[in-house]
Amino acid sequence: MPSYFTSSPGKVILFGEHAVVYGKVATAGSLGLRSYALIQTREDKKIEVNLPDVQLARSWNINDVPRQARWEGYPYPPQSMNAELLDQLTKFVDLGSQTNRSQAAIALLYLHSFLTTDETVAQGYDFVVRSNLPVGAGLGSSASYSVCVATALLQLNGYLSAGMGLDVAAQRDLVNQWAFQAEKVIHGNPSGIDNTVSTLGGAVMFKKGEKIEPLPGFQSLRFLLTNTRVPRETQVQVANVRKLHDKFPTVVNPMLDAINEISNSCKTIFSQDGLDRTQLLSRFGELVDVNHGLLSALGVSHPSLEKVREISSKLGLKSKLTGAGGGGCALTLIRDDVTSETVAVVKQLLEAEGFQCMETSVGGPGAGILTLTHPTTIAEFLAHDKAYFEATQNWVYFV
Ligand SMILES: Nc1ncnc2c1ncn2[C@@H]1O[C@H](COP(=O)(O)OP(=O)(O)O)[C@@H](O)[C@H]1O
Ligand SMILES: C[C@@](O)(CCOP(=O)(O)O)CC(=O)O
Ligand SMILES: [Mg+2]
Repeated sequence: MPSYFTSSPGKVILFGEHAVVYGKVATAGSLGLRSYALIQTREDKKIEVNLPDVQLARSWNINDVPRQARWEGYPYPPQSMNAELLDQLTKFVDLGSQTNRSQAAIALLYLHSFLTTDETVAQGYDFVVRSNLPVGAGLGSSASYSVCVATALLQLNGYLSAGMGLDVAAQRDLVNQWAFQAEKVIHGNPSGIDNTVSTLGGAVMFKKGEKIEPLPGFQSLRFLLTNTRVPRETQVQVANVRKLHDKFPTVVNPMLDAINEISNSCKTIFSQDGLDRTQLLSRFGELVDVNHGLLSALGVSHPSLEKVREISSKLGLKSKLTGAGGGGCALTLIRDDVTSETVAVVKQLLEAEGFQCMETSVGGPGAGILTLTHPTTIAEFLAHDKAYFEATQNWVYFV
């Protein structure tokens, strides 16, 4: 009975959220916080899905789920989304207005419709995901979920096996492209930065449709992440910026161009000879400030995010929202000269507001697969504590 774990990280966008949707450059890195999935075949032709982070536990007869005939470009996804299939699946999962659950389920079944082979349909499978990322807080939980789904379905159905003749780079690309389809189900019009960082890991400069550029040096930066716990949906924030853009294109376009130049300036300060570390961090902090100001002008800040900025700036620290904004997370740059006492004070003040602070590594590995030698049960998978997966050896990454 084939049984696999898959895993993929969340991300933090340093510069360029929203602008990246309009083809501008953004800078982002993978987080130490990850999602983990279990996929394994069953013998009763059912799909048993358990997504505790969005309180979804459902079972379907595998033969009731629509399937797509072989498409042009196989095994890579078709160029455009299949709206008819999406409609069909929305009716099929019938989860009404519980959008977080229904989007997660539809994203899974959308990929299933294309990727499931006759062999898997003859058996059925369990699919479970749990995440160490806060859901809907700007740290790319949707992309991390999407990459786990894509990796799991591709692996279970043999697309990543040697028989397909794909090298590691092609496998990684396949995972990323299918994860992007799942992100489209969840977000509507994603830029692709989140699923790309979640698949590849590391720290990158990203521009839609262009080759990904690694950003060396970024791993040496320290950040405090603060989750304001104010819920928001990426899809809604992206749609709000779109409305503003369409109403005032001559006002908004130069702001998006300015954000593009922030990522370019970030690259410059990392590659500039003669700039010492203190100067680098000081300039980086100034860019953090400017980027937040522009995002705020685009209408995606929130009083809670302004509170993070107010508190951190009292202690001389620079913060900006990260991700789609409207709530969710802010990042604060911790310069080398900032003492542990200062960090403790900032945390205490932020936590007193009801916010949650996290210090996590940035720039770690991307998507991975672990082949289990013994099948596990859903209950066992759910019972493992968070550290279990991190401590587990033998993960294979797409590098
Ligand atoms: N662990 C998870 N299990 C199931 N679905 C998830 C999980 N994490 C994220 N999602 C999906 O992603 C959506 C949140 O995505 P989004 O609004 O883009 O926020 P984020 O900034 O965290 O990516 C959820 O509503 C859900 O559909
Ligand atoms: C706002 C945006 O730039 C990033 C969204 O990130 P998140 O879903 O808030 O983690 C949208 C996108 O790039 O698709
Ligand atoms: Mg998202």
